[in-house]
Amino acid sequence: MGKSEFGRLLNLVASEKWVLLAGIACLVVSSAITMSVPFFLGKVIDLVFNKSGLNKGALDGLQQFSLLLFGIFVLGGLANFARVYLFGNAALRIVRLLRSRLYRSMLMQEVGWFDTKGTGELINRLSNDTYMVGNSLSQNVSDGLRSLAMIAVGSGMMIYTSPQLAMVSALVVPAMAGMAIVYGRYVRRITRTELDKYAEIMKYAEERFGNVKTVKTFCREQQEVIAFDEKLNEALKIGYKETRARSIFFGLTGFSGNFIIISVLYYGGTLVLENSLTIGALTSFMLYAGYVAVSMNGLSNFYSLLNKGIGASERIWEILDRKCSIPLDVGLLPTSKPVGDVGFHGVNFSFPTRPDSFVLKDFSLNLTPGQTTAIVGRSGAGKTTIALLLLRLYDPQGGSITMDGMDLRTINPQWLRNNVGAVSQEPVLFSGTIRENILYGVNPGEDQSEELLQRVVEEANIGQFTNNLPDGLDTLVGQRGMMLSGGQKQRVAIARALIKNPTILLLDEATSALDAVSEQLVQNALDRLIKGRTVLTIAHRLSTIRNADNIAVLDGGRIVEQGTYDILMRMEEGAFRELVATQAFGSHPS
Ligand SMILES: Nc1ncnc2c1ncn2[C@@H]1O[C@H](COP(=O)(O)OP(=O)(O)OP(=O)(O)O)[C@@H](O)[C@H]1O
Repeated sequence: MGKSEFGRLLNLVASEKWVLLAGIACLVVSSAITMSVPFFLGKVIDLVFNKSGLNKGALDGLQQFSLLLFGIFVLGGLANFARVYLFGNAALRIVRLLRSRLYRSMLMQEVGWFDTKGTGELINRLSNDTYMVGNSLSQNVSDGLRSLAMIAVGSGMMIYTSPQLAMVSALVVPAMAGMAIVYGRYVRRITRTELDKYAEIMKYAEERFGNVKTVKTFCREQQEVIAFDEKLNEALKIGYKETRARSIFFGLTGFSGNFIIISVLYYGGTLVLENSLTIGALTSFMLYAGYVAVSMNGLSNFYSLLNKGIGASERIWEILDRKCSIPLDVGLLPTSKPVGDVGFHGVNFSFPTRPDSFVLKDFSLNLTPGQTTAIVGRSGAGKTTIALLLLRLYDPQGGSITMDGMDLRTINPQWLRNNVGAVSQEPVLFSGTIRENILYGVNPGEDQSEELLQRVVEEANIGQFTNNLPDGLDTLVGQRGMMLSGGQKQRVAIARALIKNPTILLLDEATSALDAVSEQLVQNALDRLIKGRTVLTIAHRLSTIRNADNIAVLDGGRIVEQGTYDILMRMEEGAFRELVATQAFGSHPS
C-alpha cells in the first residue's frame, strides 16, 4: 500500500475518530475476555485433575470460576455489541461522506470531462466503489483489529504458557508474511481491473435503458441480452482470477494455522508425557493456538478486503483530485447585469473527445445587444457548438469570446450562466412537477414570487394545457419529462428560461415538426421570450430567419456571409441563397 493512499484512507476515517476509538476500547475488552477463556479453562482442568473425588474445596473453586466466567461473558457480550454497533454505523457515515464528496467533485467537473465518461460508469463509482471502500474500512478494520489483538494476546499467552511450544508455532510466521505481501499487491491490481470492467458494463446498460424505445423499436432485446452476457463473462473471468488468488491465500493461511495445531499436539503431547507440562497448560495452549489460527483466517479476510478497498479507492481519488478546467468559484463577479454585447474573435475549437477535428476555425461573430442573430448552416456545421461556447461549457483552444468586452475566461462562470438563458432543440426536464421544472430556472440565491411564476406560466402558454390537468402546475412530468408532449416540454423549457430573466438568450429551434396549433403556441411563447434580449438563435424555420436582425451563415467552421434576409437573398450564388434553395438549414422552410 502506498504511503499516501494509506494516509488518505486514514484521513477519511478521521471524522469518526472518537467513535472508532470507543469501538476499539470495546474491542480490547471483548478480545481480552475471549482470550481469558483458555486460561480459566486450563485452571479448571488442573483443579479438577489434581483433586481426587468430590470434595468441598474443589466444588467451591469450580463454582467461583463458573460465576466469574458468567460475569465476564456478559461483559464480553455487551462489549461485542457496542463494537459492532459503533463500527457499523461509522462505516455507513464514512460511505455517505465519500459519496457526497465524490458526487460534488463529479458535478463540479466541466462538460468535456463528462463527454469522456459514461453516466453508467459514474453511477457505478458512486455506488459500488464507495461501498467497497467504506466496507474495507470501518467494519472490516474492526474485525481486522480484533483478529490482530487476538493473535497478539494469543501469541503472548502461548509464550507465557510454554515458550518451547510457542517457538515451534512461530516457524510459520515468515512464510505467511511473504504470502500476504504477494497476495495484497495482486488483489489491489485485479480489483481495479475488475471495477473498470464493471463500470464499462454499467455504462453499456445505462445507455440501453436510457434508449429503451429504440431497443424495442428494432426488436433488439435478445441481441442486447447476449451482448450484455458476453461483457459479464469478461468480468467473470477477471473475478475468477481474484477468487483463485483468494482461495490459494486462504488455503495456505488455513493450512499454516492447522500446521501450528499439529506441531503443538505432537510436541506438546511429548512434553506432557515427559511431565514437563501439565494437561491444563497443554489444553490452554491448544485453545490459544486455535484462537490464533482462527484469527489468522480473520486477518487474511481483513487484508483481502482492505486491498480491494485500496484498489477501489484509487478510482475515487482520481476523481476527487481532478481539477476542473472551468472552476465555478473564480473570476470577476460584476454587480450589475450585462449589456449583452457578445463577441467571438478568431475562435478555434475541437471537442475533447475529437481533439484533432476542429469544428470552428477562426470563427468571428458579434451579437448586438437587444437584437436577434440567426445562425444558419448545414447539419453538423457547428451551430450548437457556438451556443455551448457562449455558455462556457467548453473553452476554445484559440481566439477568445467576450461579453461586454470581458474575456469569458476572466468572468465567474456562474455569473455568466445566470445571465444567459437557453432553450434547446429537445429540452430536458427533470422528474418532478411542472412547477419545480419552471423554478429550476431561478438563479441560485434569488427568490421568485408566485406572481412572477404565474406570469411566466401565462407568457409561455402553459396554462393552456395545465388548466385541464387535475393537479395543474403540480402535475408530475415523469423522468426526463416523458409524460409531456414535445410542444408542452418546449413551453415548460421556455418558462424556465423566462423566469431567469436573462440578458442573453440561446435558442436552438426544434427540427422536429409540431402540429400547427402546438407550433403556434410555442412560437407565441418564444416571441414573448426574445423581446428586449440579445438573442442567438439556431434557426431552422424560414420565418425565424426572416425576422432576425442579422443572419450569419456558418460553413467550414467560420461565418461566410452575414446580413439581413433581403441583403443575403440578393447575393447571387451566395451560400445563404443556396441553403434556402436546398432547404438545408432544417425541416421548417415555412
Ligand atoms: N460532444 C461532442 N464530442 C465530439 N464531437 C461532437 C460533440 N458534439 C458535437 N460534435 C461534433 O461537432 C460537430 C458540430 O456539431 P453541432 O451539434 O454544433 O452541429 P449543428 O450545426 O448544431 O448540427 P444540427 O443542425 O444537425 O443540430 C458535428 O460534426 C458533431 O459530430
